[in-house]
Amino acid sequence: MSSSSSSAQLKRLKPLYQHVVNNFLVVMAAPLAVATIVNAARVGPDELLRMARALRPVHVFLAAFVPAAAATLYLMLRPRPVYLVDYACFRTKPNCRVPFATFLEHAKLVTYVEGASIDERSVRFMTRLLERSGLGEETCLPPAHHFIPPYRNLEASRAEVEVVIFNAIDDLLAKTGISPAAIDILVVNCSLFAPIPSFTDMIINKYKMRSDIRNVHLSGMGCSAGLISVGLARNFLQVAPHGAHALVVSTETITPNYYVGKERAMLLPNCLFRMGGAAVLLSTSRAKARFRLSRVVRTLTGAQDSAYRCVFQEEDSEGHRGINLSKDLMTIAGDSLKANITAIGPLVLPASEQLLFALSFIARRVLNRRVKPYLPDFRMAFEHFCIHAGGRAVIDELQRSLGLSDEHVEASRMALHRFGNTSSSSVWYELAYIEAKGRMRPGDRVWMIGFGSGFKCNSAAWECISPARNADGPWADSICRYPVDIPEVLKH
Ligand SMILES: CC(C)(COP(=O)(O)OP(=O)(O)OC[C@H]1O[C@@H](n2cnc3c(N)ncnc32)[C@H](O)[C@@H]1OP(=O)(O)O)[C@@H](O)C(=O)NCCC(=O)NCCSC(=O)CC(=O)O
Repeated sequence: MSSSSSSAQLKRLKPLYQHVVNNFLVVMAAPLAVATIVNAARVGPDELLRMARALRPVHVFLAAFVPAAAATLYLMLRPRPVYLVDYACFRTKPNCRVPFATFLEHAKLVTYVEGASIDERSVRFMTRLLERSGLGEETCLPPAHHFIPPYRNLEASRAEVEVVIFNAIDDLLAKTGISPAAIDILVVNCSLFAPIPSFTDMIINKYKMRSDIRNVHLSGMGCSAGLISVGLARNFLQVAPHGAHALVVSTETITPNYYVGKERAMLLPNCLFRMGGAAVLLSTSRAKARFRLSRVVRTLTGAQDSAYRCVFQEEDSEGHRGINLSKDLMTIAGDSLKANITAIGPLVLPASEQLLFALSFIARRVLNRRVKPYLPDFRMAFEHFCIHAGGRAVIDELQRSLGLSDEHVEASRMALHRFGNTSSSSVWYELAYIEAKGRMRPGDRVWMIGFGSGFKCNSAAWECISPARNADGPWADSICRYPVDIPEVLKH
């Protein structure tokens, strides 16, 4: 028999295998139940009654009490479920739009600015990067970056923060009808800008929130910090009164980070990072909830120097500050993804995939690594994937590593095209895309995967309770034009 026909046969048998393994308890319990019923019928009611009377009261008590006590303990000690009430993303403004031509013309003019080292070669390099980046013509930069030279001071940075996060929070409050006074926990993450007072203080001051609100600002934690914030908020909610509300705000402030040097690895962020932010409301109350948070799994590979240094804020040899994105980033992201799927796999995959993975692991140990490792099929665990839109190559790598179809990574590619790399908020723009397309159904499972400096790979798994009722949100004015075709290299 040829190998192709035997693999086709194996493919045909896979659904049967999955059905048996994933319903193992039912498959085992059904014959046992039938045998018990047949036996009971054979013995007859009188004999059954006699046997029941022969039981000692202490046995009857133990048989009832032990399971009841175990169930009560389980219910008391299990973590409280946490729900996503709703989320809102910053809606970009047309006056902040940077078509490629505008971006490059602006960069050319910056070459004449006193003190800047960026030159004609840097602009040509950025042109090549933009053509390959997967970004579209409607991404937005903060107003301060439209000036020549771009403003990078505190006032301009604060102005960007206010435009982005207040817009997202206003939308969220309007959508959910919740009053700012009802918010008990506030977690904000922004990697590159950490002013005093912090973002949480800005929000508390603007919305006149309560004085006993628990609040945390995470900085320097990279693009995967949004999911760390979700995990932190979930932990706070475990010890807050039932029904408490946590507001999570994820953003990146790019105003202070326009790089004016000519180090290629530091010019890359100028081309990729764009304005964006998201506000997310979590609660332990299921009332009005749209998603249930099933898992948050964080993995970190920062103990290795190459992983630690691969996204690095530094000054170049001429003293210009920027973010250095290493060419090794894709390899490091691949390794950290492996660590993350090894941790989340057992928590979310069906038994059939876990068994195949375990068997391939054992076979590799026994047969001296001659067996290809089995890549679990995560499409069995999730209907939707929100992969951090870090860059075209990041999405390509994830699609390849996880064996996903073009449709599975469509939300990531389209979010990159429409909004650029919006750092930790990108996964929320992707969720909004899936909902705006009307593809979310109750019961659907969503996997958010974030990558970022450190190097970190963090995951959150959600289950949909109630999909969005309309396409209102960051995609409202553009969803009808998507998906668009994204060529490897833009043709002029
Ligand atoms: C930059 C790309 C769009 C380039 O596209 P291609 O792969 O088609 O092209 P390519 O690899 O030939 O690269 C084009 C040219 O850019 C150069 N080049 C590419 N990456 C570079 C880097 N990191 N440093 C210096 N140069 C680089 C190549 O050498 C080549 O130049 P030459 O032709 O002269 O050799 C892509 O590689 C990409 O999406 N990379 C991932 C971007 C990334 O790191 N994202 C994560 C951001 S961090 C983040 O999101 C998280 C966080 O901040 O925490």
